[in-house]
Amino acid sequence: MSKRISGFSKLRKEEKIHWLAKTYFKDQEETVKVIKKYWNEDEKLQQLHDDFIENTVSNFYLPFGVAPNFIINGQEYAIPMVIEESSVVAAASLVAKFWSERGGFKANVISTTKIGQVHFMYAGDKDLLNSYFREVKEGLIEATSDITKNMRKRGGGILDIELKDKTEKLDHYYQLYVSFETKDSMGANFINSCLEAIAKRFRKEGIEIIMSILSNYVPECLVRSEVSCKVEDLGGENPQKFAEKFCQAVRIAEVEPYRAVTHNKGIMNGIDAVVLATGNDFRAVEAGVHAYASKSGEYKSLTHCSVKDGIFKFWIEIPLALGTVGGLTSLHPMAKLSLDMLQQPSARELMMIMATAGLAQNFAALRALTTKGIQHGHMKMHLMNILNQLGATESDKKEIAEYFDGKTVSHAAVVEKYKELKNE
Ligand SMILES: CC(C)(COP(=O)([O-])OP(=O)([O-])OC[C@H]1O[C@@H](n2cnc3c(N)ncnc32)[C@H](O)[C@@H]1OP(=O)([O-])[O-])[C@@H](O)C(=O)NCCC(=O)NCCSC(=O)C[C@@](C)(O)CC(=O)[O-]
Ligand SMILES: NC(=O)C1=CN([C@@H]2O[C@H](COP(=O)(O)OP(=O)(O)OC[C@H]3O[C@@H](n4cnc5c(N)ncnc54)[C@H](O)[C@@H]3O)[C@@H](O)[C@H]2O)C=CC1
Repeated sequence: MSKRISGFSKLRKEEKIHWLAKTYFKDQEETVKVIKKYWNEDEKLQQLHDDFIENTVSNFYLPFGVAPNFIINGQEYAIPMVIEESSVVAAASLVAKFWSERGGFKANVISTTKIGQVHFMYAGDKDLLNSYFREVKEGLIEATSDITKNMRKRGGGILDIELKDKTEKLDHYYQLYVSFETKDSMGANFINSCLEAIAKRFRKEGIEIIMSILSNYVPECLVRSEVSCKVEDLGGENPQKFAEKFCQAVRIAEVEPYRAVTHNKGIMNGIDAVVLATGNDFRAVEAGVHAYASKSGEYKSLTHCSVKDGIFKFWIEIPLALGTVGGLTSLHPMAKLSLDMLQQPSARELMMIMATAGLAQNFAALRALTTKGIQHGHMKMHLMNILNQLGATESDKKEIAEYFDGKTVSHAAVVEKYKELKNE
């Protein structure tokens, strides 16, 4: 029997669940039970979540953790993190504490410009197109005046419109390349609305508008965060050796794409977790960050390191288009709570906080990788997941956790210990 359905979107939530259970699951009763178990008791709150997207049937929980003790530009923060992977929050917390005793993180926003494009085709005379553009440029900005009115009052809006000739890459292809300042909003809807108004005004015989859309490549919406201290203050048995090995690990990620991708994944452990906690758009951030990592034509590390004149310095430079207003930021109660926890930052402050979370995460991973190895700490944190998978009771968990205290955890070793405990 075909599983296709027409009019699914028009069904009530209960009907959608019933259809889903009947069509795709063996144990329908259990399916419905699981789906409903994750509904919020508060009907109004559930309705709010139902309305975020389309065809909602339930909620999908991710843990909401907190990494305290971050000092950024002298200000103290507890950073909210939403992530499913064990050891990320612990690592961020450990590193925040470590650097809080060494002057904290120093961050600054380099630029906040965002880009949108009206892509169009034109097969006629280039000079005519250029003079038409010069003629209408002011009118294009004027066409958005209603949309940009409030943003201009905040000091934002359209910064410039350029005509770009892309015909060397694709026959007849041109674009209106528009730069924006969107203040505390990520700006996607604002930019897209402006672009559509611009495209409408730009229309003319011979110009075929293909599409109008913001770019998630934001190399001019850039933030930097760094830590530094005297090498001897890094601590440990041989701080000089540690600093040099650590920097070599960064240099490897600067020249070796296979390593760079994993290195940057570790950075994104920190960044994505804060992006999610604050209701920002993680797809937009991910796309922009990885494009930036490839800007030289080769995928490279987003962090850099130096050891010079007895000073260890470690920094990140990363593009982040974020909002502290708009999107889900104030609509999702937990996103709002996250922003309150961060003392209601501006978008610029949030950029600095997120870049710092990414840098901290990378510091933790590299420190572990170049010393004890990653599995020691990671698996220590992952132990509870393995025990939960095995169905361990609270007393089993306690006993096994005690057994592994000081030992390196591996999946096989935990299974063996569990079986031994259960006499299996
Ligand atoms: C895992 C740690 C932190 C253990 O580190 P530790 O030294 O064994 O921890 P500890 O038990 O001595 O505790 C010290 C502090 O660590 C934090 N901490 C410690 N345990 C917890 C916990 N349960 N819950 C919350 N916080 C915790 C916490 O700040 C605590 O201070 P306190 O709160 O007691 O004052 C360390 O080994 C570490 O940083 N490891 C690196 C972990 C990591 O990077 N994980 C990311 C996932 S792996 C990955 O996906 C990316 C990767 C690695 O492939 C990227 C790459 O290759 O570059
Ligand atoms: N390619 C992409 O990344 C796309 C993303 N989106 C989605 O768009 C949403 C983000 O768009 P936005 O325009 O940011 O959100 P939004 O549509 O909720 O608008 C934010 C609005 O808040 C107002 N505002 C109030 N105080 C402000 C302040 N201090 N600074 C700036 N604006 C202020 C402005 O009118 C601004 O336009 C996200 O949900 C994202 O997922 C939508 C389309 C494409």
